[in-house]
Amino acid sequence: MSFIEASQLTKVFRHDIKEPGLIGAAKHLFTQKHVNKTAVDHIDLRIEEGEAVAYVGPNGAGKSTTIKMMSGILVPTSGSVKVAGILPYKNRIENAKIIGAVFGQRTQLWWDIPIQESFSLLKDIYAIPDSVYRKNMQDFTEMLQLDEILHLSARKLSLGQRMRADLAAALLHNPKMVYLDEPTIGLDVSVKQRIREFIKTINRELGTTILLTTHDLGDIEDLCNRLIIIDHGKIIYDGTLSAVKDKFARERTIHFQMQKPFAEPPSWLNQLPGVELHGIADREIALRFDRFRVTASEVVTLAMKYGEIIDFRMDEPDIEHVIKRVYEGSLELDDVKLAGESS
Ligand SMILES: Nc1ncnc2c1ncn2[C@@H]1O[C@H](COP(=O)(O)OP(=O)(O)OP(=O)(O)O)[C@@H](O)[C@H]1O
Repeated sequence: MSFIEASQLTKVFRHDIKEPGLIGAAKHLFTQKHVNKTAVDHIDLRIEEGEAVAYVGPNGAGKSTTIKMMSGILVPTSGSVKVAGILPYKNRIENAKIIGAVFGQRTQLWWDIPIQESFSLLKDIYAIPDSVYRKNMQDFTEMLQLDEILHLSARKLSLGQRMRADLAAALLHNPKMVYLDEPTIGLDVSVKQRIREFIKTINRELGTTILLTTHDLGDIEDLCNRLIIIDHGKIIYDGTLSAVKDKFARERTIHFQMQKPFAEPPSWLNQLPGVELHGIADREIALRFDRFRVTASEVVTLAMKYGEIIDFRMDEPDIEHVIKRVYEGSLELDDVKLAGESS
């Protein structure tokens, strides 16, 4: 059995449709209209204990809704999810003991009391044994440089200080699983780096399973060995970060060095769909092509037909560009079949 098991997990929200103004509100009382919004759409997902997984997608894709079902805040409309064999929404207290959560935009620390006292309260709430509490306080204080802020209230902390304190608070009871929602958003490079190091250490040394949502490619590269992309409530990719480009990066550029110089762009270019001139200088020509429409070998064959090739190389696709498209929601699902692939 996997640590997290989601099976056909689905959440549908009901959105009321109200006409504007007072009359609209009054009408709504009598003729209630609504539409259903499927936020999470029949997701099947397995995450093993100790994995560090990035869960990304554009705004409104369904990330938070999935995590809320995993943490027991929301009840699925259909399907199920189990975390460490527990149904989170049925056993919220049991589930709370094994999970921790950090939400970049909110804090779980008490606003007006010193951080040290927030930690003491959490010790009581989670019934953390003295020895575990002492060890974690010592380790976390060192790793996250908490010394300077333990006597301050959350209200007085900068964003970076608060995030470090929040991380420590979420992990104080040694949860088996931690949900991190944008843990490095808005932080400067050095705090980011410290937080990433901390998360890596927790994952490596305690085997804590990590599910991370982030807009920061650096977080994914640094922390996660697996990337899951969700769009319109459906999982559209599950694999490594590096393999993403094979699936989604549609543009490639081939640079040819030819025997003879070019006087002008060759007319044979338009013989293949999806191929365009990227650059031309003396004997060098760079062709950009859409690999969902033509294959690299078709482009090379074409160039060979019209001139003698001395050398050629193909550019690595730009993964940042692909991930940017993921966040912008502009990845077209129909795109994912390569030219030359059979259906
Ligand atoms: N409590 C709710 N009631 C009604 N609709 C909701 C509710 N929560 C989320 N939704 C809708 O469900 C869809 C998915 O939202 P969700 O918050 O899960 O997306 P997300 O991927 O976390 O987005 P973001 O990156 O903006 O946080 C959105 O269309 C949103 O409007």
